[in-house]
Amino acid sequence: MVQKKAMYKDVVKTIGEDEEVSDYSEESDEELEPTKQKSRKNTDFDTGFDFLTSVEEYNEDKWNDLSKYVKRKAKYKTDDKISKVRQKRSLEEQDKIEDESPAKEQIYLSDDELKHDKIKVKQKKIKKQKETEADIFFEDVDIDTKDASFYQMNLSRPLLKAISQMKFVHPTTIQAATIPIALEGRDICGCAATGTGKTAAYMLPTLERLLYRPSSGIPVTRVLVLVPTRELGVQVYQVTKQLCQFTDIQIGLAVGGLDLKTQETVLRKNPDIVIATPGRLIDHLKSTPSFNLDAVEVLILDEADRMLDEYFAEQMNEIIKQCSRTRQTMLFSATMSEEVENLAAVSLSKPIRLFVDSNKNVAYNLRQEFIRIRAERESDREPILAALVCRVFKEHCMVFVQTKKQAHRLHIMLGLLGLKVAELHGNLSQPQRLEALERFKTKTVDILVATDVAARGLDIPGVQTVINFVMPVTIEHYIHRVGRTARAGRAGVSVSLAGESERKIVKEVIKNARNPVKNRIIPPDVLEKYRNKLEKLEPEIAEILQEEYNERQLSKVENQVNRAEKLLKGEAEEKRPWFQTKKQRQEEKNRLDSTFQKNKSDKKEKTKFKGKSKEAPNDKVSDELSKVALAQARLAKRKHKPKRINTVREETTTFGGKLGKKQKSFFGEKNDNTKIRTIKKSSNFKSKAKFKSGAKNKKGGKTFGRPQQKKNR
Ligand SMILES: Nc1ncnc2c1ncn2[C@@H]1O[C@H](COP(=O)(O)OP(=O)(O)OP(=O)(O)O)[C@@H](O)[C@H]1O
Repeated sequence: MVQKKAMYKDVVKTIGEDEEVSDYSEESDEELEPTKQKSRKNTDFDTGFDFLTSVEEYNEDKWNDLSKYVKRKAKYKTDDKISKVRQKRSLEEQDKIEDESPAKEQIYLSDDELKHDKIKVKQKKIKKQKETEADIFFEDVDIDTKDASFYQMNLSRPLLKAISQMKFVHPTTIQAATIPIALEGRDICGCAATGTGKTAAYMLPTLERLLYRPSSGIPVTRVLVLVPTRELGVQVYQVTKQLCQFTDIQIGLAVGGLDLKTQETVLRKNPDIVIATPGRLIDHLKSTPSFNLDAVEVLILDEADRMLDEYFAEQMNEIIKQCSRTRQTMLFSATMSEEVENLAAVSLSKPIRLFVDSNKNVAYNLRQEFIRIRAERESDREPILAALVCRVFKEHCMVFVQTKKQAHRLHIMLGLLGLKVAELHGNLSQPQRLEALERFKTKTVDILVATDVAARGLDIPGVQTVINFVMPVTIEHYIHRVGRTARAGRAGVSVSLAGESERKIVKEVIKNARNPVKNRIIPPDVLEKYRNKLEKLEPEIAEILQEEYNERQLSKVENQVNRAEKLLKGEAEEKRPWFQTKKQRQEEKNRLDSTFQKNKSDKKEKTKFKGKSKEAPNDKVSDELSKVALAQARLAKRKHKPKRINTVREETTTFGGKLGKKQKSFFGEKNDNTKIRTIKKSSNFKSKAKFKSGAKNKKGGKTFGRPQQKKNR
């Protein structure tokens, strides 16, 4: 373990030895306690820290490049409503509130609110953790990250130049392990903690190989990167743009919500790399002439466990069967489910398993805190959250919730308290989503309330705190959520509100924690104060929600009228083909949404009580908790479902498979350390030559995806 700690310190050592970085780790005495709001200066951001470039630099230019994909402008109506209500209130209570004017001090904190929270260390005896197979493997493997250097990896000059411009000094462990092997063209299943640089780990060798593509002839798309969310697609696009800024490699972005026509124009030119979300990619495959995946030689699944779960199953199957069977496939995530590993074992060709962290590890520098909510005090979640973000975690804080409705409500509630807040979830338009993210990145807002759409992969520099308003569905969800902070060697804090029904997952977190976690207790009188504050806000929240409801109804009617007008003029709506029929799509939706029946009955219940507008305090979070519980029940049901015997040949299973092979046997190489070292040392000449000559991998037999069929397009 000690050895392992040392290893991590090396990985994240880009912070200069003499630089001061807050230490929130167990050894630290520094507790995070309430403070008065500091006056806002840019120096809030640790300017001396040069792990990444500055926030401004991070967003510079890349956003402009992206702007071609964003045609509509985002409208921020909720914030206007919040400030209108606040202005009205300040007029009513002129004498008092004016002193607390947001310009002078964002939120006024009385002395009693500054009372310290109680922090208790959860005394977990750190038992020597049982070493998993992966631990044993990586304890032994001589991946020498200390001395590893990008310069010894046979990367070409334009890439090295980009690396140095991005201020990457040493490769991280996953990069040191992946790059040489990926350059060999091998299939990889890679797992490393959040924020350890997996994007560059798979992208650098891919770009290197692309530099050796045949220079003449018509352009073809050779690399496909699939990601589960639109925001992550945008981010991978931006990082790739940076990495290949000194090359002539072309990149296309095909994610949902962004302008279809612009994407079509880009895809028609067959860019070397396409970064896509599955749904939008299928849409283009069906509707964009001359764009196809026939020539894809490298397929990368970022957040592989998510990409291969049942929600994406049908779409992934449709995409994968269109890629060349002799491609190189790389799967990456901070969490790998057993299913993915098994699937990879049978579907990839002699894959190498690179597990730098066990798939239950949170980031090394993360300090984990919990706040216990007693059964009868579920209604305290909102006051607790308000007390946390108003007093302690005022800046660069992400709050995760389970439902879009709750995200919106909290945006209004915290906004009315005087905080600068944005929301991010699937009910917003894509321009609104990107704008919210941008405002949080550039620190225009301090708090981002988000659903799990922001939980995976997003790399937002300087996120200091992640708050879980309710515990997520699984420990994997938890790892990804809290992984938005403590990235790339920085310190970060997570605070999770945990009720009685959520204790199981808390226990699991504690069991997997490298260091003991902490218990935070907010003083009862502080909590009482926030309960009262929020109670007074209820009519204002209701007013804003009502106004928004009226607006929605109005625009619904307007839309109907517009549609009717179009029909009368004989302008039919453009219908885009899809790989499933409408019926199949609906059936799949119903199958996946176990809440379907429940929602139906809920709706009936709700209509019964129509007119009763005031929610009981517990109802405010009951939707949140019941959604988590339902998802957990569904997962448990699936887990306990007996596995079916294959009565048909394995080729017909979802992602294909090799007949007669024992699933895990393909990972035989994982313990073969010498082999990994040998591969590391050998040059990447072979793989370059392969691209150069355009020769296809003769190994064959990659059955990830059904056997390729002749396409008649
Ligand atoms: N070698 C390096 N040196 C310094 N910084 C690096 C290096 N590699 C990556 N980074 C930075 O680390 C941060 C995290 O990288 P990235 O988003 O690829 O992590 P990840 O492992 O994919 O995380 P997640 O599991 O959350 O998706 C980024 O800001 C990136 O610029």
